[in-house]
This record gives sequence, C-alpha cells and structure tokens, in this order.
Amino acid sequence: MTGRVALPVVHRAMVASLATNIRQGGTSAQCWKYDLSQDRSLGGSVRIGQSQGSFLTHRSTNLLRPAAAAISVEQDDVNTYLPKGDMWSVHKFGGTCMGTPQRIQSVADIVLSDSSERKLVIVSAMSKVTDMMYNLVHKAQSRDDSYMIALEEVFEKHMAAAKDLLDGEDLASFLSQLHSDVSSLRAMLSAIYIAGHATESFSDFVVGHGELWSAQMLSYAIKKSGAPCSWMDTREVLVVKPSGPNQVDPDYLESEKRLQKWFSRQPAEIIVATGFIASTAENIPTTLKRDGSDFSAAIIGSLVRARQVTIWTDVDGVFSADPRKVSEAVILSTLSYQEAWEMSYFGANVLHPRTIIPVMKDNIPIVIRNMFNISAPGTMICRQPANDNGDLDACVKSFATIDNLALVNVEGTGMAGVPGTSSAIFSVVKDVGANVIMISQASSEHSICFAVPEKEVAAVSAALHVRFREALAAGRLSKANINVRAIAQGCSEYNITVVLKQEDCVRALRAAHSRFFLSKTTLAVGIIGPGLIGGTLLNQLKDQAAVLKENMNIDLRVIGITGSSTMLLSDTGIDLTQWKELLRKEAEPADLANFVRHMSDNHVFPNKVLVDCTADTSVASHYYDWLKKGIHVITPNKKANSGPLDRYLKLRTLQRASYTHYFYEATVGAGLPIISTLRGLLETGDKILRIEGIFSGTLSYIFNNFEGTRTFSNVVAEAKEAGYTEPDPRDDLSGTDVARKVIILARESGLTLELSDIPVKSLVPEALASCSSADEFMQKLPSFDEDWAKQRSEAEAAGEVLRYVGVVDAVNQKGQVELRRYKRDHPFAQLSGSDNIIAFTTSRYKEQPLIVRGPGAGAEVTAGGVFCDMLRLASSLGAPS
Ligand SMILES: NC(=O)C1=CN([C@@H]2O[C@H](COP(=O)(O)OP(=O)(O)OC[C@H]3O[C@@H](n4cnc5c(N)ncnc54)[C@H](O)[C@@H]3O)[C@@H](O)[C@H]2O)C=CC1
Ligand SMILES: N[C@@H](CC=O)C(=O)O
Ligand code: NA
Repeated sequence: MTGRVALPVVHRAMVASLATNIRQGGTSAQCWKYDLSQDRSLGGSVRIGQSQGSFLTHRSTNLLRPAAAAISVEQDDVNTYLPKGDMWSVHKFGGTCMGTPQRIQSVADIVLSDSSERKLVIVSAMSKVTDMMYNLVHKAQSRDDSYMIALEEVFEKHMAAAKDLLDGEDLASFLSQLHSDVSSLRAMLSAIYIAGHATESFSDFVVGHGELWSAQMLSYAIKKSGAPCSWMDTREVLVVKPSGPNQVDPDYLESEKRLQKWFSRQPAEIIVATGFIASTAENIPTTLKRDGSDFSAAIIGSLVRARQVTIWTDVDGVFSADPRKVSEAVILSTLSYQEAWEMSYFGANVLHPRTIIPVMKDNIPIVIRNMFNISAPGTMICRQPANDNGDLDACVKSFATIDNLALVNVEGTGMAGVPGTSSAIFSVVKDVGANVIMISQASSEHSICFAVPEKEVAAVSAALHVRFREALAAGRLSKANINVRAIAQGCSEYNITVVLKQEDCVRALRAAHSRFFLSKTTLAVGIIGPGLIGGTLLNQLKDQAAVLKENMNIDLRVIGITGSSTMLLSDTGIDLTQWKELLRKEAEPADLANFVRHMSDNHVFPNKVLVDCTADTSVASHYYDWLKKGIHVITPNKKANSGPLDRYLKLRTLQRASYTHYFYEATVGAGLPIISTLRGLLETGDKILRIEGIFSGTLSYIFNNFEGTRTFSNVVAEAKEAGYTEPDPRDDLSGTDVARKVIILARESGLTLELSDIPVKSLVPEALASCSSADEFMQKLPSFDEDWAKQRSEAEAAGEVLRYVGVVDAVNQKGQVELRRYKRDHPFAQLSGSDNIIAFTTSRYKEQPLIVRGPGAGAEVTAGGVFCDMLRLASSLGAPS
C-alpha cells in the first residue's frame, strides 16, 4: 500500500526523524499514566483531497546497484541542436492501448492526427507481455524447462501481431529483429536457467523486450502513412539511479545529453520510444519499475519541455472517487499536480505520484484521456487554474478509502507536557517495521493515535506492551477505551484523513462524496402508490428530469417505488423509461417499513422525499415519523390533513419546528394554486373571512354534463373513466371528498375543526352505501337514474342548475358542504369539464373575492401539482428560481 500512498516520502520521513531522536536522546517518560490499546476492528480511512497550497519536495538518494548485462551507447560528442519546447507533444500509450494489431493501428492514427510539429510517443509492451516476460525469468531461474515454450509463445504473439499490422520490407525487418532478439533471450534465459538465479539487471534486460517490440511495430505502422518516424530504444537515452527499493530517479543532465546525441543522429518529427526501460549511468539495462511507462513519458516530456504529455488509457479520466464504490463518481476536468499526487489511491488509478514530479518542475500539463472514447476531453493535471475565477473546479476534488487499517491509541494523563513520549512510541513502531499511515495528536497531548496496516498491528501492540511493561505492571494504566475514530490533516492541506470502522467506510465515502459532488438540490424520491396519479407523476418526471438538471441544477432520482403488493428499490436511481416493466419483473414484496428504511439508509443523496400518491389513511399516519427522520413529505392524499385534529396539529407543529418540508398543494383543487394562494394571503397578513366554491372535479363534471342527454350513472362513469374520481367514487358522491377539502382549507386558515363538524349532504343513495366495492356501487347506480333525472328537471324548470359546493365560514368558525341550485347566470353555473372554482373573501378582497378557477381533477393536472410541490421543495433547498 505504501507504494501507492499519496505521500509515502513524507510518512517515511516522519517516522525516520522520530527514530533519530530516540537514538540521540532516548525517552524521558517519567511518572506518567497512559492507556494503551489497539482496535483490530477499525478498518479504513477516508481521504479527502483538497486544492490549494504549496508543493511538497521530493528527495532522491544515491544508492548504486551492481552492474550486470551492459548495453552499449556511443559516447562521441555530437552537438546537433535538440529542439525543445512547445512544438513537442508527448503521448503515452499503455499496454491495453497497444493490446492488439488493430489497437496499435488506432494508436498510429491518434498520433498522426496530432497536429503538433514534433511528437514523442512512449509505448508500453502489448498487454500481458510484461507479465509473460517476468514469467520467463521466473521459470528459467526455477529451472522450469517450459520457459522455452513460454518464449515461443511470446515470439508467436508478436509475429502474429506484426503480420496483421505490417507488410513488405517493414514486416521482414521487424521479423528479422524479432528472431534475433528471441535468440539473445534464449541465450540469456539459458544462462539464468543454469545459474538458477537472475540478477535484477538480467531480469530487466529480458522484460524490457516487450517495449522494444511494441515501439518498433508502432513506428512501422506510423511510417506506413508516409510520416517521418523513428523508433528509440530509451535505454540509449534515459539514465536513472536506484533511489530505494523498487524505485529509481532520473539523471536529467546525463539523459538530456544522451537524448541530444540520439536526436542528432535521427532528427525525426515523430519518435516512438520505449516506455518502462532505461539504463544506469554505467549502461546497464534497467527499468523504471511498475507503472514505469507513465514515468518515462513524464521524464521525456520534461527533457524536451513538451507543451503537453497525454497519457492514453481506457478510462475517461480521473474519477472523483472509486466508481466501483461510488456510482455517482464523476470525471474531474482539472486537477492540480498536488491533488493528483494525493489522489493516487483511486480505483481509476491512472497516475503514479512519481510521474508528476518531472512535469511539475517544468509546469507541463498531463492529460489523462481514453483511447476508446476520443470524444471525452479527459482530466488535465496542471499547475495553473483551468478556469477564469482562479479555482480548479470544486474546492474538494476527490474521496478515497484505504481498507484494512488498525488504529492504535496511546492515552494517559501523564503524557501531557512530557517530552519524548511520541518518540518512544514511534521508536517501537519503527523497530517492528510497521508503516505509519496517519498520526493524530490533539494539543492537549493526553492521547496520541496512529493508523497502521491491520496486518502489522499485532506486532505493534505487542512491542508497545513490552516497551511500556513497567508502567503496566505498576498499575499505572487504566483500562483503555478504544478510540474508534481519528482525523488528521497534514500541513500540506491537500488531504484530510478520517479513520472509520471498516463497515462504515463505503457509506461514509458516498456521503462525503455526495456532499461535494452532488448539487444540494439533488433529491432522492420515493413514490408510494404508482396508480393513476403516482404513475402519471413518474412519467412526468421521466420526461422533465433532464431539463431540470440542465437548466436548474435540480437532480431528481426516484430510488424507490412501492405499490400495495410490490416495491422496486435502487440505491442510485430507477430508470424511469421502464419503471412499469421493472416494477413487474424486478420488484420485491411491498413492505412500507423496509421501503422507508431504504430511503433513510441511503447515504448517497443529501435530501430525501417520500411522495404519497395513495388515498390510504395508514400510509398518511406515518408522515410524522418520516418528517422526524428528516425525510420531506409531499402528497395529494387528503387523509393526513383531514384526519383527527390532534394528529394534524402534532404533524404541523413538528414540521414547523423542523427544517423538513411537507407540501400538499394537490389535496385541494388538484394542480390549481389553492393552498399556495391561501398561504400567501395568510403569510402576508390578510384575514380570511370566507372560502367558498366548487371543490370537487368529479361533482363539477357530473353536474356540468348532466343536462338531459345522458343518464346520471353514465355521467358518473365518464367522470371515473376520466380519472377525476377517488379510487372509490362514493368518496366523491358522498360529499366526503369535498368535506375533506373544506377541512383542509379551514385548518390552513386556523380553524380547529374535525371532519365530523362538517354537515355533509351525501348524493349516495342510502341503499348503495353498504355496497362492498366501488364496482358493485357503479353497477347498481343506474337504478337511481330516474330520481336524478327528476331533480335535474325540477331545477331546469326553475332556470337553475345543480352545483355541489363547499364553504369555509371563517367568521363563524364553521364549514358546510351542500348541493345547491344556482341561477343559470351565476358564475358557478358557467363552469365546464372538471372545473373547480374557489372564491376567497378576505379583508383585502372584500368587495370582490379573489377567484381561482380551472380543472380541479384529472391525472395530468394532479400529478403536475405534485411535481410543482417537488420543485417547491427543491427551491426551499436552494434551487435557483
Ligand atoms: N384523481 C385525481 O384527480 C386526484 C387525486 N388526488 C389524490 O391522489 C391520490 C391517488 O389517486 P389515484 O391515483 O387516482 O388513485 P389510484 O387508486 O389510481 O392509485 C393509488 C395507488 O396507491 C396504491 N396503494 C394503495 N394503498 C397503498 C399502500 N398502503 N401502500 C402502497 N401503495 C398503496 C394502489 O395500489 C394504487 O396503485 C388520492 O389520495 C387522491 O385523493 C388528488 C387530487 C386529484
Ligand atoms: N376526486 C377528487 C379528485 C381531487 O381531489 C375530485 O373529483 O375533485
Ligand atoms: Na391545488
């Protein structure tokens, strides 16, 4: 892990300097009390990379390794000018990009399409070849004869690729070189076989052939198009010095000299160079170790002062988090060198930190691009801000987790102000060879905690117990509580590390990521009751979601849909183009408690809303709990606001005291702005005197259309068919639905009425009140058609129409629901379709009431009203208006 950590040099430096202190001064911990413990259950840390700040420096050392197989390099002095600067662009193509002859051809096409004056192309071996080459060495030194067959396979692979890609003289000369190289390799491997051992140089010599062959093939492929191209064995140019286990540092001066010399012999406009391989100052072949081709590209880019180094790979760029853990991860368009350095942990681990060092000093941007998706612009890693306002995108760039760590906590009151405590602790840690990933100590000095790889914690713990045995034996230790969390921020300010329990890591990662990368108006939506209104709402969301995201930064994700028998859950968002099909095929048995848990347990999205599109009383009874959990509620269901007064008041009190929202515009007048108008009046200090009107779309439709041409039962069936009625149309005909709306408006106006306080004139014939189902009721309704025809004729004879009205009499604190007769010229007689008309008489609108009129029922308008509430919620959460 340390090889991939963002700041390995810094971590090691810390440990090393503490260790030095110990040797020089020893520890001086006298009479101090402490607790010592370690927790194996602690699992991971979340790192948060930040922007801003200054560079970290990189030091190199000068260890040299024994020489082995040498390569020859001409040493004559040639003073041809090596052009440097903006005319050069450097490209690097990894093994996957060079994986097949077709891909090598695509690489050639990409290189040829770059209009830069000069191009330097660094290539890796064809995919899997480096492993095949290491395997050859491994087999030979284990005296496994099959290395000969394995070498044959390597040969066949390259011969087949070359035959596919090249022809004529190019093919012949490549194959002749391949034959000769394979003969040398056979000899080298045979020597290794006999010795039963391969020196590092021998191994590097063998392994580097993958690059030699891929570079030659690409160079021939480019030359085929007529472009001037040479290939370069980078071992002739790139000189490195070992700088630690599995690590080398470039010798820039010597490399530049050699590059100049090489160029004087072959001043081509396009140079294809081998990645990964290099040589020592003594011309011994070596490699830049794993991920070395990126490093080669960065060094060569620095040597020619390229305008840009493009690293081609198979991902669209650098992700904001590991996309396997956070599906919301996005490609970052820009990163500073320091951020990229810190972020080298990620799943899309596209860049080794040391790759950044050579280009950083010359301020050369690195661009990570996807060879298989040329249209993606990739991620640019550079020093300068990429946009006008001086910021590199967001203030926080990325999140990553490191698993399997253990946190060691050393704690005691005697630690404060005692010099040497930490050096004593870290001396012990160093002695067992454990790598400290993170250290945290508060200025109170009473505790110090640090994270080490879990596999090393047992040794660390045992060594600490031995080191502090006396204090333990003297009973100066109390039983320690394990510090389950720690947080650390280094002075570089590029990284904040938080230690968490392993099982919390991915959740924490998602939550932290969403906080920075999702807009604060990202809403996770749970739809309850995908019937007429719920289903229409889902379709409206499907059609409008992209527009809202694009224009208003409102990101609506339906992460759950539940009906009464099945439910469909998703962590990141259901594909609304096929929600019906998914609900049929992939649903699980409905369980409202689990559904709500799915919502509240989701840590990806910053806001959650449950949309109750049922007419169910029991669903409505849960609003209080949902609001308490911080889940917003939106509904067209009238049951909560027209249910028992005490529950209603409790719900509203909770909602007003919290920052959780509850919207229910569609409960009265469907999509018409009734609740919002009333609120607007009240909140601006107007006084409601009376609200009167036709509140039922169903009853409006019935009486607007029951004009002697169709029977009453036919018109009721039409209203049901049109989607105006409640799931059970008796709720409409009984006047209960209107009474509920009257109660909702009355309570909104401050009246404390119960549903039972409203006298209701029911239109349901008594004989049908006890029907066991809505269907049975509809079937039996025609037998009352004659009674209705009579009532209608009587009214008509008097020049009047029938209208079902509701009244909130705020002055007298009461409500009414009645079937009335109105003269034909009365505004209520002028309605059509499912029109509602609501007249607000207030202190301000006293002479002429404020009137809202329009369709008050139906799928589209009602779902539209619910949708409006969702946008109202987004707006409350900060969406632009
Ligand atoms: N139709 C309209 O014009 C208007 C309707 N509304 C209200 O909209 C709501 C829905 O009405 P419609 O869509 O017409 O009814 P619907 O009967 O078509 O849909 C209701 C859906 O809820 C489901 N459901 C019932 N109980 C459930 C439970 N416990 N858990 C999960 N799902 C459950 C049903 O299976 C059905 O899919 C009602 O409250 C109604 O009063 C409000 C304004 C206008
Ligand atoms: N069934 C209701 C629907 C709206 O609330 C009506 O007819 O008005
Ligand atoms: Na409304």
